[in-house]
Amino acid sequence: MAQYRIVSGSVAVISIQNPPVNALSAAVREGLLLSVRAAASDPLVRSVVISGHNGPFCGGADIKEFGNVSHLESGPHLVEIFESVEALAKPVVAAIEGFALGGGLELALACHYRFGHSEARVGLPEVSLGLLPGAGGSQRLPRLLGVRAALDMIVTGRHVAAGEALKLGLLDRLTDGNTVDAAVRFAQSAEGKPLDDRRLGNRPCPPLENIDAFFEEALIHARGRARGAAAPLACVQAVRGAATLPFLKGMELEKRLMETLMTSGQAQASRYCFFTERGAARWTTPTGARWDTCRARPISTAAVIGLGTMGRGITVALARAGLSVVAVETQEHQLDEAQRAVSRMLKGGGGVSYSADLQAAAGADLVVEAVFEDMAVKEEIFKQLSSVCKPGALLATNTSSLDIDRLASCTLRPEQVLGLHFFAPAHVMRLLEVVSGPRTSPQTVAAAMQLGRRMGKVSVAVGNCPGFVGNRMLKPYLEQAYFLLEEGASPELVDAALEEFGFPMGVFKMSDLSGLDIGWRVRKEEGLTGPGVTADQPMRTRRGRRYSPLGDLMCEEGRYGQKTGRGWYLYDRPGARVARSDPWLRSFLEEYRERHGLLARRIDQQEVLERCLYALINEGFRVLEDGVAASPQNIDAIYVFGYGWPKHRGGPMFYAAQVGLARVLEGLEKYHKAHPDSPHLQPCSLLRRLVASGSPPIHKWSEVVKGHRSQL
Ligand SMILES: CCCCCCCCCCCCC[C@H](O)CC(=O)SCCNC(=O)CCNC(=O)[C@H](O)C(C)(C)COP(=O)(O)OP(=O)(O)OC[C@H]1O[C@@H](n2cnc3c(N)ncnc32)[C@H](O)[C@@H]1OP(=O)(O)O
Repeated sequence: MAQYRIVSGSVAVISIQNPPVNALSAAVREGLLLSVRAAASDPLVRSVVISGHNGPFCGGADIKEFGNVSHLESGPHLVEIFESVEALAKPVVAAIEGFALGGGLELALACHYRFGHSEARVGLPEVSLGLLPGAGGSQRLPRLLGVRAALDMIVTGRHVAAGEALKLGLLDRLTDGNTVDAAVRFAQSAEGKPLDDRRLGNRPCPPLENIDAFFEEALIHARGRARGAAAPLACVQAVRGAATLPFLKGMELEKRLMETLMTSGQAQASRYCFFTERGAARWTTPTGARWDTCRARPISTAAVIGLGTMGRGITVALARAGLSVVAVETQEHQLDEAQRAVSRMLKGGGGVSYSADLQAAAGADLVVEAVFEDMAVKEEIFKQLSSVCKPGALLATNTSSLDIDRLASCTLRPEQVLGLHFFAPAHVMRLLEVVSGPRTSPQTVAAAMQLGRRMGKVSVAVGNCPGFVGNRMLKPYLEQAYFLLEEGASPELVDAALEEFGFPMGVFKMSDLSGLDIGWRVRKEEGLTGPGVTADQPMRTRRGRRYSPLGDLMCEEGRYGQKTGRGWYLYDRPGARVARSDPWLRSFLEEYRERHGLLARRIDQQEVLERCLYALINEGFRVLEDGVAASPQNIDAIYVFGYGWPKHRGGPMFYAAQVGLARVLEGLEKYHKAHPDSPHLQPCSLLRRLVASGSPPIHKWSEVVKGHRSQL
C-alpha cells in the first residue's frame, strides 16, 4: 500500500498505492509509517520523495472508514504519521500529480517542500464532508499562507489549481514534465541543508492586525453562508486557534473540534451525499440493463430546439462538454437574441451554429427539445424530428412534467426517445433527470447518462410519471405551504422555517423566482383552474380533495413574482431580486380567510417543517413504491443537487431515516387526521411497511420495496 524504493543512490521514493484515488486507508497509513521509519533509519538515504502511484498524489483520508470507529482507529493515525514526516532529519519533498486533497494535502504540508505538476490541483475539501482538516491542515496551512488565504481555502473547501497554489506559496515549484523525477532531482539538491524553517509546525502564523475583529467577522460571514451547517464554523474556530495558539495547543483544539464533527449527524449526512452523488452513475433498468453491461454510443453532435432560457442554458452546457451544437429557434428575433446571450455565456462561439430551420437538426446524434410546456406543440415537433433526424439519433425532451411516452408514440423510434430534465440555469445546476419510458432502450439511457457525466452533471435515471421524481415530490410540499397560508401562516413565517432548516430559499421566495404563472399554466392544463372549471364548483375543493386557489388568485391579480415586481413578496421593480414583505398580501390573505370562513390560528415553525417536509417525504416513499426512482439514494441526489436540500441533512429520505421513520409516520397520521381532505398527508403503505419491519437502515429499504412493480 506504500511502495518504497531507493533511486539515484540516496533518495527514498515512497509511493502511495491505493487506486483509484490513493486514499489513506489503514493499510496505506501502516505502509507510509513503515516507509518513513525505513527512510529515517537507512544511512544511505539522504532525502525522501513522497508521491502517488499511477497519477494522483492522494484524495485524502479514506472516507469509507469514517462510518466506523474501529476502522478509524485501526492502523497508525494520520497526525502521528505526519509528525514523523515533518520531524525527519532528511528533506522530504511531496511530488504532487493529479490532486492532493484533504489528508493528501495535509501530508504534503507536513513535507518540507512541495513540487506540483502544472495541471495538479490541491485543496482541503473536508468542510463539504461536514468536517475540518483534522490531520494538522487547519494548523499548518495558515502558518504557510497566512490566515486570510488559508481560511478561504478551508471554509470553502475549493480546489486550487497549481498555478494559483504556486502564487499563494502553497507549492514551491511547478513542472510540466515528470513530477517525481523533478522532485527527486530537487530532493538531492536539498540534501544536508537545514530544515528547521521548512517545518510548518515550528513556524508562527504570519501576524494579522485586529485579529479578534477579523475572526468575529469571519464567523458572521460563515454563519450567514452555512445555512445551519456546523463544519464551516468549526473551521473558523480551528484557524483562529492557528492564529492565536502555539502549534501543539492548536492541534489539540483541531482534534476536539474534529471529534465533535466526526460523530455528528451532519457529517454522516454529508458523507452519505458524497457516495449518493457517485452511486447515481450505477443505474439499472427492470429489463436487467445496467450501467456496467450496457455500451453507450458516443454523442458528438447535438441540436437544441427552442432557445428560451432553458434552451440557451442547455446549448451552453452541451457546448462546454465539447459537443458541436446546432441551436434552432424558429422565431427570428428570439434567435438573434439567443445567439448573443449564448455567445456571452460561452465567451465566444464555442462550437455552436444557429438556424431557424428544424432541418438543421438532421445530422445531430442527439436532439434536445426545449420549447415551452405545451403538449400539442411538443407532439408536433417530435413528429417532425422523427422524419428529419438521421436513423439512430436520440430524441430528448426537456419537459419538466409532461408524458414522455406520449411524445415517444409520435415518433417511429420510441426506443430512442427520452426525457432530459435540466434544471435552471441549465449550464449551472448540477442535476439532470434522465427519464425513460417503458419503450426507451437501455442504450439510450446509457448514452444519456454518459453525456450527463461529460457535462459534469449528477445524472439520475428515473421513470416516467407526472413531474418525474423531483417535481412530483414538490407538489405536496407546495400544496401544504398554500394550506398553511389559508390556516393563518404568512409567506415570511413559512419561508423562515424552511430557510432555517437549510434551504437557500423558502418555498414562496422560490416560487416568486421561478414565476407563479408556470404552475398556473400547469393547473389550467390539468383542469384545476381556468375556463374548464364551472362556477358551481366549490372554490376550495377539486376532485373531492382540498384545493387552494391562492396561487390562481395571485396570478389573476398579475402577481407572477419577481418578473412582475410583485408576487408573494414585493420587489422594487420587475426583475429585482430583493424580497420585501407586502402589506397588500397581508390584507389579501385576511380577506380570503374571511370570505371562506377560515379562522387564522397560530402556526409554529415546527408545524411548517413537518407539514411541508413530511408531505414531500411521503411522496418520496410513493415514488419508491411505484419504482419511478431506483433507490432512496437517487431521490436524495435529486433533492440535494436540484432542489437546494441542504447537504448536511442528506436529502429527504435520509432525513426521514435520521428523524426516525416511526416519528415521520406518527406526524403524518396526526396531520392527516386533522386534514382528512388532504391525501398527501395520508401515510403511504411503504412507509407503514418499513416501520412495521422495524425501520431498517436506508440501504436496506430496497428489500422491503421488492416485489413491487418497477417502472425503471
Ligand atoms: C470516537 C470518534 C472518533 C473520532 C475520531 C476523529 C479523528 C479522525 C481522524 C481522521 C483525520 C482525517 C483528516 C482529514 O483531514 C480528513 C480527510 O482527508 S477527508 C477526505 C478529503 N478528501 C476529499 O474530500 C476528496 C474526495 N474525493 C473527490 O473529491 C474526488 O473523488 C476526486 C479525488 C477529486 C477524484 O474525482 P474523480 O476522478 O471524478 O473520481 P470519483 O469522485 O468518481 O472517485 C472515484 C472513486 O473513489 C472514491 N473516493 C474518492 N475519494 C475518496 C476518499 N477520500 N476515500 C474513499 N473513497 C474515495 C469514490 O467514492 C469513487 O468510488 P466509487 O464510488 O466509484 O466506488
